[in-house]
Amino acid sequence: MIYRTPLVVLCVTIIVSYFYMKSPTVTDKMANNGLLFISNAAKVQTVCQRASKYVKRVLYVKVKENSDSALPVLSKQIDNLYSKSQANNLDIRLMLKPSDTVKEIKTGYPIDMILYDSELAKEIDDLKHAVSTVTSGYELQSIVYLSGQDDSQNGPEDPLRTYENVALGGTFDRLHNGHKILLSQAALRATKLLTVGVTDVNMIQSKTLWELIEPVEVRIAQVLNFLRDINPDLEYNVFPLKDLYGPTKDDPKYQLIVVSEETLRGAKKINDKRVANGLQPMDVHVIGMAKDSHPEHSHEEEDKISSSNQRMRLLGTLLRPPVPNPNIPDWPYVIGLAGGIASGKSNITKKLKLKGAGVVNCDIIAHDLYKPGLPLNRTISEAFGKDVLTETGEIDRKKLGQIVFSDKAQLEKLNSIVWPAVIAEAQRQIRAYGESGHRVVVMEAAVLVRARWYQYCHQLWSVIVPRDEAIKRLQDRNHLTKEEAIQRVNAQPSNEEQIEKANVVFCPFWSYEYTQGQIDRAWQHLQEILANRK
Ligand SMILES: Nc1ncnc2c1ncn2[C@@H]1O[C@H](COP(=O)(O)OP(=O)(O)OP(=O)(O)O)[C@@H](O)[C@H]1O
Ligand SMILES: CC(C)(COP(=O)(O)O)[C@@H](O)C(=O)NCCC(=O)NCCS
Repeated sequence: MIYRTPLVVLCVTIIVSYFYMKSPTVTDKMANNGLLFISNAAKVQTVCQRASKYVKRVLYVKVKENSDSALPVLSKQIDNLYSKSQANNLDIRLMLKPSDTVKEIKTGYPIDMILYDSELAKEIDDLKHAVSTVTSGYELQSIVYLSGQDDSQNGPEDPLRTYENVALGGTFDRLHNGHKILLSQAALRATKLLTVGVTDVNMIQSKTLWELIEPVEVRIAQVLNFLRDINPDLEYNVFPLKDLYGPTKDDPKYQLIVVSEETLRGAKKINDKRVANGLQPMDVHVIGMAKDSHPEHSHEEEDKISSSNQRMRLLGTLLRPPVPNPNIPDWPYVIGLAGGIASGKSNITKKLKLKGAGVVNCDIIAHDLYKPGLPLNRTISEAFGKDVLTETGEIDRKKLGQIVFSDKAQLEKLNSIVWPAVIAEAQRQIRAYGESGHRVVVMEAAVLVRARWYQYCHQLWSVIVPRDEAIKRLQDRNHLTKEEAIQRVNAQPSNEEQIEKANVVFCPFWSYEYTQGQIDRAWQHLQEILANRK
């Protein structure tokens, strides 16, 4: 057919495809950080939606309208904007001090695109000079807006009450739009000082995957960064919160506390305490819960936007990039798989084997090396006495356990004998897998983190389950009493220790399908890494 195609069509096709291939992908054209001017508060949600396709990382929104009439509308727009715009991870920041005379605007992130709704076309030349944190060569982008499409509910809004001193609290792990609503509604109502208690480590240990929550200093910095962007004129006191109350239980200056429906009872407890201390109760502003509309939302996750959901979605992903390890050969690529007893690590190993990984199980190696007649067997009986041998010359693990589990020095002595023998055999098996053509080998070991065997691996993958779940699983599987199960769990690294250096974390706590999703994600990113390795 091609010889019949007129030459001119052929040439046009080649030229068009050349320019199409050359044209930058959407993300190449997008700005990193944009600042969007909007002519009035009622348009925020609609115009913002249109503007968000031009910006990748942070989109600041500035309403150009006089403040009094705008506050109640802005309060509604805060709820609308943050609960509806959850797409493409864009970090939207609605600046709260609407003003018809725009003075200097400073933003936490540099602006490489200024956007404006078409009704501001005549003013944009003045407006853009107010933005002091623009990069050189920033772009201008107008957003076509057909008037009469605004989001305002008809009729004037009730005036919004403001207070000198406002308080709120939370964990604020990986700040999300639910947090932004809470923080924005508080900052909108404060005129002098906003106090934010950010839960310290003693307050978070009942949360899902609490071990993955960012350090309190990081969470405080993120809350401050957001607040200073949305309202730079307020004083902020953002501090580690060690109990429900913070300073609000006995400081008369606090007049308003902002909570959500799920934390309203906390506000009531504080007010009861204030009354008992002879203080006025604070007013309480309650926000609704913003629903999660994440495209991959799973039924295992919470319905509302939540940090727990965000942490669950981290499972199986690369939490920290692998550091090149010159002490081991480039191939095969060795994944150390760590995890406590009853953590579910053996099942994960099995699934990785099904994906084509070679498997080296250090616990089985140790078990085999204990066999009568092998060097390790003799070394152990010489070190701990013949009593640790059965009549048939096997190592009596119960007797050996009684000696070492009750005496740290004895345990260290045993480890100094067993670990070198185990890791030597494990490395022999890894080499053998490499020679037989395996590109990936998973080395599973309960003691991997304690023995620091990640030094023999390209990546460390750790498996954790909540402590109470591990205890329950041990009781059910090993028929132990609760006390025995607790003793076993206490004798091994904590979840925090297991994941401290982990590149990837799994938590087989929910359904098998949810665990399989974590494994698939981890295997997928591993293939991308291997594809780029020479
Ligand atoms: N989706 C949401 N909509 C409105 N408010 C929310 C939402 N999620 C959390 N909040 C509120 O923000 C404050 C801080 O909550 P927190 O930091 O515990 O958020 P979270 O997402 O529930 O965290 P985690 O899942 O780790 O418990 C609380 O008052 C909480 O009720
Ligand atoms: C205790 C806490 C702040 C914990 O936050 P979290 O549940 O969001 O993790 C929250 O549950 C709560 O009760 N908030 C209302 C009381 C409050 O804000 N206290 C801090 C005042 S500085």
